[in-house]
Amino acid sequence: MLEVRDLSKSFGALAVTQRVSLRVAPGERRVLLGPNGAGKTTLFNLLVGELAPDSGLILVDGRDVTALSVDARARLGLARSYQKNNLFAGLTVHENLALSAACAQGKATALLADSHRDRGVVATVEEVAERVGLSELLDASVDTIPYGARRRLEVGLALASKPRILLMDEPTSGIGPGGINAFHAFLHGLPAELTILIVEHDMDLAFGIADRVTVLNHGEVVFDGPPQEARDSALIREIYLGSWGAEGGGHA
Ligand SMILES: Nc1ncnc2c1ncn2[C@@H]1O[C@H](COP(=O)(O)OP(=O)(O)OP(=O)(O)O)[C@@H](O)[C@H]1O
Repeated sequence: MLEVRDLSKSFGALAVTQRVSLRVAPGERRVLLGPNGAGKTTLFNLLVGELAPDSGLILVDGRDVTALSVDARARLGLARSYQKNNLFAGLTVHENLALSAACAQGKATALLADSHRDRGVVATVEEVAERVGLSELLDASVDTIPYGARRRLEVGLALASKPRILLMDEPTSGIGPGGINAFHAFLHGLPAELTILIVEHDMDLAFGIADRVTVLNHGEVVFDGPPQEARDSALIREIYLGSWGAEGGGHA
């Protein structure tokens, strides 16, 4: 489904992605771990086309997409949510979801005046809002909704394009234990055929949802295997000693 071969990217002298190779199967839940600065967000930027690699290949369903634009990759079913909120300020939850759905359905221009106009768009908005627990807040301005709801909307924007491969960058950051439990339930409710890559710092959540775990350190894949092996790995414990160990709560 998604394959990365020998992908590399440097910013000046800083090698941020170093010969990364990955294979993610259809419907797989892959958790990407790594300490701060390991290159997780950069890898997502490369996968969706926001950054061009220096070398290496990215394949979707066996097709080389390395030279394709963000939009072209989105049309093949790749979507991502961001670590920091990336919402359209001043618009309602409905309008935010509608814009994302309309762009994916090629209807953005027609929708600018009225986000309730198009039945296909509205159906997607309502379905996604329900999934991310925002049905009650559809008419609220995104500037007024609680932080946790904004984070859920962030994931909702990605879902509104009806992706086949969803990349989520620290979707639970800052939402607290209650939010993390709710997020766990939300993930389990997503369609089984949706392929998910997720950067997640909460270890219980990460190991609870992962079919497989990939660990990056200094831009390199240092582990790729089942969650139980990751949990038992001395190498991973060593990499994280300064961060997870110091906080003692299982967070990087
Ligand atoms: N556009 C850029 N220009 C220069 N350096 C960059 C750029 N983007 C990222 N970096 C550097 O690349 C390294 C990896 O950053 P990246 O954000 O991918 O790490 P990360 O694993 O996602 O970290 P975090 O967990 O803190 O989000 C960092 O040292 C960062 O400062």
